[in-house]
Amino acid sequence: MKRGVLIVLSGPSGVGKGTVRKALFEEPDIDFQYSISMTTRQPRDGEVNGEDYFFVTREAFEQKIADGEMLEYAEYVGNYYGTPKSFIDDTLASGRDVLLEIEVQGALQVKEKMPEGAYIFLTPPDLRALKERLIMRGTEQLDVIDRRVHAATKEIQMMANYDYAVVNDEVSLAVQRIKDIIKVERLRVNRVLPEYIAMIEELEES
Ligand SMILES: Nc1nc2c(ncn2[C@@H]2O[C@H](COP(=O)(O)OP(=O)(O)O)[C@@H](O)[C@H]2O)c(=O)[nH]1
Ligand SMILES: Nc1ncnc2c1ncn2[C@@H]1O[C@H](COP(=O)(O)OP(=O)(O)O)[C@@H](O)[C@H]1O
Repeated sequence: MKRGVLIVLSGPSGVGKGTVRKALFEEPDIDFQYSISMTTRQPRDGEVNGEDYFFVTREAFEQKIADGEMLEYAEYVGNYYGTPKSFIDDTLASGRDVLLEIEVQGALQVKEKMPEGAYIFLTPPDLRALKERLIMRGTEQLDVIDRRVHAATKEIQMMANYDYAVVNDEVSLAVQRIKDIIKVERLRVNRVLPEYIAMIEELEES
């Protein structure tokens, strides 16, 4: 059976990963499974355990690491974030596509282990826009925002380690760019070859 396509969407906090991911999942022709991460940070208002994240204690997270249950994990601005491994393995093995939305250190750990995925770095038009977006979102205090923008200056330097960079200037444009990348990835892993063969047969018949 064909394996699913792995898409890793990464980039600095506040660049719009969550916004772009949600818009992407609303597209009628996108049928990806979303990998729900585990974190030790506190839930924000409106966030649901098991939908936005699996919210756990530090002890529970460290136990998962010790048991080898995390595909990757990173400590980011004082909290652990990580990807449970079994969901990714099972979903790809069953032929379904998976999207991970994670920060840069974690994405590069996954790339080491699963180089066949498509690694996309979402970048802000500039750092001023990034800070403005974090302030507008209003979910963090200014000191945490400053730490996140500081982390972003380092993260942006890692862009060259990705397969693709996508500018999030307008959400709809970023979504279209990612959809084009997904098309290329499907071609690369042979998933649309049968469609092309069918097209050739049709052309030959006409
Ligand atoms: N390495 C890793 N990073 C993650 C994971 N889940 C989320 N993140 C990243 O951790 C960072 C902080 O996440 P969060 O506190 O939810 O803030 P937000 O993404 O800025 O809304 C973001 O860059 C997320 O993309 C994960 O499973 N692994
Ligand atoms: N293209 C964009 N232009 C302007 N604001 C944006 C854009 N994309 C996202 N935002 C806003 O920026 C803030 C951060 O976006 P979010 O998706 O939470 O980022 P991330 O998941 O990368 O931390 C949100 O308030 C969001 O509405």
